[in-house]
Amino acid sequence: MLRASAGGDEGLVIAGSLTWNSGAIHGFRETEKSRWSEASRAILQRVQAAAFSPGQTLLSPVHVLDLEPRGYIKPHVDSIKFCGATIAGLSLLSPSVMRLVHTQEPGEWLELLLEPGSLYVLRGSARYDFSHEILRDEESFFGARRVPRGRRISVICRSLPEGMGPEEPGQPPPAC
Ligand SMILES: O=C(O)CCC(=O)C(=O)O
Ligand SMILES: [Fe+2]
Repeated sequence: MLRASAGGDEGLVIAGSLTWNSGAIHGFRETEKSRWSEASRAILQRVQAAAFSPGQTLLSPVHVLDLEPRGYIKPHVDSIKFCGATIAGLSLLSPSVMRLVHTQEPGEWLELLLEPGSLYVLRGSARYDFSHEILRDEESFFGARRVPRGRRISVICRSLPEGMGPEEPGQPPPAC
């Protein structure tokens, strides 16, 4: 993992990965962000209220993923070792298509059109029984509608794996 200083305690990753499953992600850079402006904090609080139950503790800092126009995310299920029951992603800039495919029944699938400013929440079966992926530009269709891909930034909040306290030593990387 290479880090370039972006000021303060935040690292801007220019190559390599922060996350266990970054092998699934192509054409990206990412960072973990713990300091936000007041306006951004208000938005993150709305995300938390909408996507998480009051009993859930969130992984901190928040994972920010910057996908270039040709970047994409291959199908994967976030590790249960490092990531709890809920994943919530705010999509910014370019629209994109997220496909969910049942890991045991590949004929069971659905696609989500992620408009800029939209929030998706993966929990329950969607979290554990379906892989998720972001389609590459050539395959980026929502039904018959072409969804051209530009640069996409996602802000991803995750709950802690069950049984893991926020201050527990040896905790996992903040993003999974
Ligand atoms: O960019 C997104 O919305 C999803 C990213 C993702 O699947 C991951 O980092 O595990
Ligand atoms: Fe993921």
